[in-house]
Amino acid sequence: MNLIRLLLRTSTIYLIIAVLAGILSGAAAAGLIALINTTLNQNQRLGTTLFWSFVGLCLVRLIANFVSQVLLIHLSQKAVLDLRILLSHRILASPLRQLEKIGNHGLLAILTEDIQAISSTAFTIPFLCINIAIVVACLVYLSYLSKIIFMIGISFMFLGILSYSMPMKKAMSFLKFAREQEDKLFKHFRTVIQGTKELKLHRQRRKAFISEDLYSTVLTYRRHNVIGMSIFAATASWGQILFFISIGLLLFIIPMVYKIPSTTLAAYTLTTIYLISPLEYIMSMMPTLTKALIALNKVESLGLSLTDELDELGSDYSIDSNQDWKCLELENVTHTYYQEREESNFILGPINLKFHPGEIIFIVGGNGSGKSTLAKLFTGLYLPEAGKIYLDNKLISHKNIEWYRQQFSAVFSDFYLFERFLGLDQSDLDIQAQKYLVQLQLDHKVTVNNGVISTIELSQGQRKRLALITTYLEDRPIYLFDEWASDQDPIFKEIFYTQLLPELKNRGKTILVISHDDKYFYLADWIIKMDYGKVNAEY
Ligand SMILES: Nc1ncnc2c1ncn2[C@@H]1O[C@H](COP(=O)(O)OP(=O)(O)OP(=O)(O)O)[C@@H](O)[C@H]1O
Repeated sequence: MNLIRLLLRTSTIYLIIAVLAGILSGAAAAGLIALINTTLNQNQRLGTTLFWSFVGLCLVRLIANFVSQVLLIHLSQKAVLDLRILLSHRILASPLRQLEKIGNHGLLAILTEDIQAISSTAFTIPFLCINIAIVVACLVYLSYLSKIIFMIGISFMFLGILSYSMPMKKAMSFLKFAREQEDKLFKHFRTVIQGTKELKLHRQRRKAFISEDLYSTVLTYRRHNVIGMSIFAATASWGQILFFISIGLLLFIIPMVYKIPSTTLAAYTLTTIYLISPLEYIMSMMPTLTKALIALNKVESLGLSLTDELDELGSDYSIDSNQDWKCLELENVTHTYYQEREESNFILGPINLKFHPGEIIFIVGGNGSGKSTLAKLFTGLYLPEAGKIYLDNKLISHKNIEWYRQQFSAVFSDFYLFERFLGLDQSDLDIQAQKYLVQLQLDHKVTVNNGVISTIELSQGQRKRLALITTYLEDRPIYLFDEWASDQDPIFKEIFYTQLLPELKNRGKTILVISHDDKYFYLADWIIKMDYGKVNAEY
């Protein structure tokens, strides 16, 4: 039902018209069969009424089929795009921690494979409706011909459905397992893309990766898909045979116990044979529908429901940053990374810290001590598991977290560089950007035109300088730099700590600097020392 709701939501009008056109087309087909039967049984020349009815039904079938098909093309294309956009919204509205758990490979599998699987049903539903309409109309016609034979036919159909449902469950479990393998497959694809250098440099590693990881996952994926689809194929063949058995019964067995006029027998056989094709179509669609259901369940199980209304975080709040803030306070804030083994959980906090405008704060500590996690909590990317955050006595919650995040500009250690200055609409953007390009010694490499950066194919240190320019242009009240200087040469490191940071401070900005450069710690107003999740402030 969720599947239908989802498709209805993405393209309601198209889907309804396509389904109605489909039903009309199916009914016209059944009408044609009934008309052909009547004409054959009359054993005389075609009457005018029958002739025009025949022509009319042909026209209805032709037009309804055409309308349904054209709408279908619109429908399937629109469904794929709408679902991709909806899912992108959903991903961006989901908590960062949840997305980290799913992982990039998992998200990519959803955005490509699952969306494709779900949207492909949009394409099949109108066809299904056409075929179901044909089946229903033919059954009505059969019951009109003979009640007893109709009951026998219906019993066979139920037998068919019953014998279909058990293997279908089995097939579904195989396809579900194959879908789990798809996640693994996308993880390996990520390795192929991101680990190219390491794989190229080491032949043995490359061979081991391909044979032990990639190939074994591909094999398991293929095996489960093949078994699942084969079960579907076997049940579909069984369904077909059931039809012929019922025709055999009709021709050879039933006439021995029950007298049926030969015209009824002929009409019955013709209609039953005609029914084989739509029923075959319905059965052949079962794997597609099953895959779509599995995909939808997968998306929902990861907390990215496509059917719920999108809850835009804090949409009732202004998103302007508050340049006149006075105090930001973290009170007993904690965060835990839960691991499979409880004793290896990482607990950050409780954190009790107060920040004010115009301060430079260094966050220092060993690897894995929790500096980046603190940065994510502080900037509102993680909501506190316990404790409270107040900005000027305003409690930060799910409702105003979106507004809270607008107070920060950050360059994280795994930052992302956009190819243009998105979402920045100041009229002198290019002039300002050019000024910062000169200050950060990038003007000989990069130009900015209408907010578009001429190139981001730069060294890591240069790319970080461009990310820094982005934060300058954002002009938010609080800055966070996660090991920004680690990729800079000694001269530029010196410029960053002794010129750029004090300049920002003089502009009233608060700057949190995650750093291992103890040579510059003296520049801090105060320091946050981290030690395996424990946080201490030193003034
Ligand atoms: N996405 C994650 N999932 C689970 N655990 C994580 C995750 N990110 C970090 N951790 C755990 O949290 C701890 C703190 O990590 P964090 O990245 O905050 O440390 P850090 O002080 O920034 O380290 P570094 O100086 O190496 O960057 C680590 O022990 C790590 O195992």
